[in-house]
Amino acid sequence: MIRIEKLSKSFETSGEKIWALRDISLQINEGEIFGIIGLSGAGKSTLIRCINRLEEPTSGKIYIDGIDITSLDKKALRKSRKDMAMIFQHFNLLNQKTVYKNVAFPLELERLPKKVIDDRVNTLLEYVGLSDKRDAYPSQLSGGQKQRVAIARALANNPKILLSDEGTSALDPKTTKSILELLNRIRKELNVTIILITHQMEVIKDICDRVAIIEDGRIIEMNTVEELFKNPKTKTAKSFISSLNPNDDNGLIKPENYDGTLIRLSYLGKSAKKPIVSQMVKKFNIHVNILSGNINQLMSTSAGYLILELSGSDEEIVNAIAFLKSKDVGVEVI
Ligand SMILES: Nc1ncnc2c1ncn2[C@@H]1O[C@H](COP(=O)(O)OP(=O)(O)OP(=O)(O)O)[C@@H](O)[C@H]1O
Repeated sequence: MIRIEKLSKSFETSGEKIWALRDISLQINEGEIFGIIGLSGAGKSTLIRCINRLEEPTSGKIYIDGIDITSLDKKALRKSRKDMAMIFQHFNLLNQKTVYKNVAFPLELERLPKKVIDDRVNTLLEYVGLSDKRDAYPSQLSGGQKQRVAIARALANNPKILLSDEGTSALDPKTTKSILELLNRIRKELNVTIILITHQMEVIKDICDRVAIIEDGRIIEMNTVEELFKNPKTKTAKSFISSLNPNDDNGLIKPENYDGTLIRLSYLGKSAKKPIVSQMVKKFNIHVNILSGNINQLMSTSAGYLILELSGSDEEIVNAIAFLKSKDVGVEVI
């Protein structure tokens, strides 16, 4: 389990102080896939680099399984880093070495016997589906294959935690999905905790259990992915979600352009299956006009919204809204 308490990090550049992280506190559970999303410059890389202490925090604490890693000396840090591996946007493979040698590299640093290394590398290459590429060089691989090599190398020392710094950002959507599936398998089968930073909401939607949104060095929203999709609170969260469905007119629908009352319903998979809108129409003397809606498939459920225009007497509309609120859906009058 990872616990971050009041973490701050500043950089001094030409006499000017920049706060890259401000008072970050969060907890990540074992076996969880935790996403950190933010726009460029928000502080994502700095946060992930503080977790493995590639950056020294200015203040605050980071506990991993109860051990404060911010106070470890070099030797203890080296040991604790073995439990943590990282993958990168541009893969960071050793271009002069074959796939086999890239994966063997961290094991050779451990001075393990050749036979042990050989068995481990072969197992890892099979795990990531690249046994047939063992003698190829990185330049002969596709982006997705390169990231699979990087993942195999990251797993070599059986880490407990895998950090992904924009690990799918350089890949096309189909390859991104296949890498995310591999990461999910790693979490399920090897119980590795995965922290991934990304600027792509697609990644959060497809694979994360929980997510923190970071802006200007601060966490502005943190929730399960389901709750975030169902009920995003900040403008940034809403705009990340609508970036998934660029054709949505959500946000462009203005109440002043309509005679009726506009409401936004948000719901998760199980409540989406209930015919509450038709129940409402039957129960109350109102007319309903559907203005916009969509559904996003998340890892374990789906989340969607509907924007409705309700027309009728004020009393009937108030009662209809109260009826909706009594059901398992979010209701917001726009
Ligand atoms: N070594 C450094 N020296 C000075 N400023 C830095 C350094 N590293 C990061 N920063 C600053 O800290 C802030 C956060 O940067 P960071 O790289 O963590 O953001 P990010 O969210 O990862 O952005 P991107 O998605 O573009 O990589 C930025 O203002 C950046 O300019």
